[in-house]
Amino acid sequence: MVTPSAERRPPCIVVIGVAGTGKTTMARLLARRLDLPFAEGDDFHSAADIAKMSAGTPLDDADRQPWLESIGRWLHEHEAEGTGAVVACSALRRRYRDTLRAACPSAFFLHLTADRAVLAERLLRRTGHFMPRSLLASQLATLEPLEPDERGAVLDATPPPETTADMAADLLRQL
Ligand SMILES: Nc1ncnc2c1ncn2[C@@H]1O[C@H](COP(=O)(O)OP(=O)(O)OP(=O)(O)O)[C@@H](O)[C@H]1O
Ligand SMILES: O=C(O)[C@H](O)[C@@H](O)[C@H](O)[C@H](O)CO
Repeated sequence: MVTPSAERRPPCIVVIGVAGTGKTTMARLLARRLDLPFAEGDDFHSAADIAKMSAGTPLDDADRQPWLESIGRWLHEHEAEGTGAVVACSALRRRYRDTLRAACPSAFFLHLTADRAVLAERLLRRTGHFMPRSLLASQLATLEPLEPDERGAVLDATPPPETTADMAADLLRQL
């Protein structure tokens, strides 16, 4: 009897990291390369959250909880439908990722990193975005890197986004 081959379901990927690492840019490219649905985490923020960040005040855990839960619901739906998904979502702290994992146990976290000076420069040059460069310090202070038991990988996001997306796609195809 032929046993059905182990079912390979498309992955649910969360591209994480501080503001300016290029999560949105890279995650969009990755979703295209892997032919997966894409979501921008910033689109799940409440108007109050956006106003708070625009005014230069970092979000706190309580602000972020409903935001993470709504992204978790989006991931959960895609995991349940078996379509896979890619979302750009800073998910800076372990407990934020725990919230996403509770909703989507198969979530794979791709942590983008770059030097502080590179990030500051990118945020300085970026136009038409609510996130002020002044919040970079709090983003870096809040960041808790992936722990060994977390499903995920760290990628250097200093090269052009296409290069990082190629590396990410290769890595994910090997999972
Ligand atoms: N690899 C890269 N090299 C140079 N510039 C980049 C790179 N990736 C993104 N950028 C630019 O840096 C800025 C930040 O990118 P992006 O908005 O994708 O980052 P982000 O991590 O999603 O930020 P945020 O969390 O604030 O939404 C944008 O102006 C983008 O064009
Ligand atoms: O948790 C947070 O502090 C926020 O989600 C930020 O990460 C922003 O969404 C993003 O960086 C916008 O630029």
